[in-house]
Amino acid sequence: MRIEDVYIWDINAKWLGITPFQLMENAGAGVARVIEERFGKGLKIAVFCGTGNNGGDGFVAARHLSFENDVTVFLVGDEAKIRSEEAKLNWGILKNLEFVKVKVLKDSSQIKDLDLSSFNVIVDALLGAGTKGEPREPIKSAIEKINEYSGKAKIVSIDLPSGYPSEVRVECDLAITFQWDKEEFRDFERVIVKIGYPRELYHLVGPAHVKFAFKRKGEHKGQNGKLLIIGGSENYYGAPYLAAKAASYLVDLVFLLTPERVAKKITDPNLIIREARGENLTARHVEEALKLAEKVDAIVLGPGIGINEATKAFVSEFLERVNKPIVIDADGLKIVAEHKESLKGKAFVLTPHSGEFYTLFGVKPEGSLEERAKLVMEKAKEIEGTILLKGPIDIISDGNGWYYNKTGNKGMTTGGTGDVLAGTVGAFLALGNNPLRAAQAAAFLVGYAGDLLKEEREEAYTAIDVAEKIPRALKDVIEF
Ligand SMILES: NC(=O)C1=CN([C@@H]2O[C@H](COP(=O)(O)OP(=O)(O)OC[C@H]3O[C@@H](n4cnc5c(N)ncnc54)[C@H](O)[C@@H]3O)[C@@H](O)[C@H]2O)[C@H](O)CC1
Ligand SMILES: [K+]
Repeated sequence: MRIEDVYIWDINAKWLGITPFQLMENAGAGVARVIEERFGKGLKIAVFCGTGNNGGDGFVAARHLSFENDVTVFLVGDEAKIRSEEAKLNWGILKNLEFVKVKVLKDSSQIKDLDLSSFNVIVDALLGAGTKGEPREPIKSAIEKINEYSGKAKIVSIDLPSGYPSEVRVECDLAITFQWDKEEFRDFERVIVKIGYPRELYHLVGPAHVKFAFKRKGEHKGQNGKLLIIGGSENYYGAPYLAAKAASYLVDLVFLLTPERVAKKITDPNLIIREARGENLTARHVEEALKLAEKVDAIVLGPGIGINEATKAFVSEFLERVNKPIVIDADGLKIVAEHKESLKGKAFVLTPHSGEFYTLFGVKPEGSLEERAKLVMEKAKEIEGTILLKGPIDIISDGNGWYYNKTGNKGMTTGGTGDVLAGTVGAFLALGNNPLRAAQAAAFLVGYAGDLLKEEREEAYTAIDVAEKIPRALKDVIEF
């Protein structure tokens, strides 16, 4: 697990209703349980806590241990710096307990002369996953103090030996890590404590996926994503507009290449419209499309593009030659079904509904969620790309893992929401995300926008309403 994954799990756990308080309680309780199982009860225990959540786990462990042991808590640092609500709560509880001794060591001068020789166990909850750089004072002195008792008392580190990866770190006998093993630690024993994450989190798409995908870095126009939408035909003009509209809220620039009749109907000043001559996109537009593709970070191909023979030639030749991350949707999928080899080596997302999935792969996604997901994963692996299978529950796979998204509601069966989704996937691609993350973020965000609309007006809304709800949805999700 990378650090980012842990943050994703925490936020998505909260989405499931699991609070940070519960996770911390489970962490601290687990630490206390392991200590008593190992070293018995009736011990004299010192718990050294920092002001972050690693320290918070220490506060909880101290409370649990105090039931049958003699516990002293040393807070290393300024108590005003205890940041998270869950750590504050647990610190407040400890301070009210008569049978837990609490000492605040604000600076290193208070640590130098500390005598810990009466303690059988020293718990190290100074620094955890939030460590940045070399340990600073007064934490550094506390680490050195604990190490004076190496070999004399049992030293137990919570999550990781404080100071790690610096050389100045606690020399522990045992580290208690959470949910996953930390195999990089080989010099001491490791015990894993589960803190209440359900298996769900391996597969659930949640607000964290949007939060981490909405990366806007630059201050200059164009630095935060440039997207090209290619679509529209004599039969459809709404589809490319909906895709472009949705994307325009998320990226700096949206270009839209569409046949002139469609272009004439779109007056939105937020979009940069490029008219393609004639009623449909055909092979003679390929050069123009490739030139535009050069200017952007990602492409959405397919909304309303139609499936006449001339357009098929356009799509297959364009795909053959283009080399930018690309989303293929709607009629584009029908055409790609006959030219899958043109996707080789490209970063792409296909966004089929169940029928289009059948056209693409000749099998219907059926059965339980897990059965459908395994099929999507198998096909994603086969084509070496990402598939977002739209449905009451969306399924997303890049061939290595599978994920499902539950936001959205029946109101979204209204025409055009698929185009909104395709545009949103494209926008997240243009923001620099890999195809998997772009698909996850878009599925969640668009479904969430639909859910906000349902709260307001039941299922009576349209695709353009969904697109226009994206900014509000984004704000909610990012602040979650
Ligand atoms: N989901 C989980 O895995 C859970 C983990 N828990 C525990 O939370 C910590 C991580 O907590 P966090 O608050 O993010 O960070 P830390 O406690 O490690 O430290 C932040 C704290 O320390 C200061 N600091 C950072 N670097 C240094 C340094 N080099 N020298 C001195 N001080 C430093 C910083 O300023 C902050 O104040 C994880 O390890 C688990 O133990 C949850 O309790 C349960 C869920
Ligand atoms: K620690």
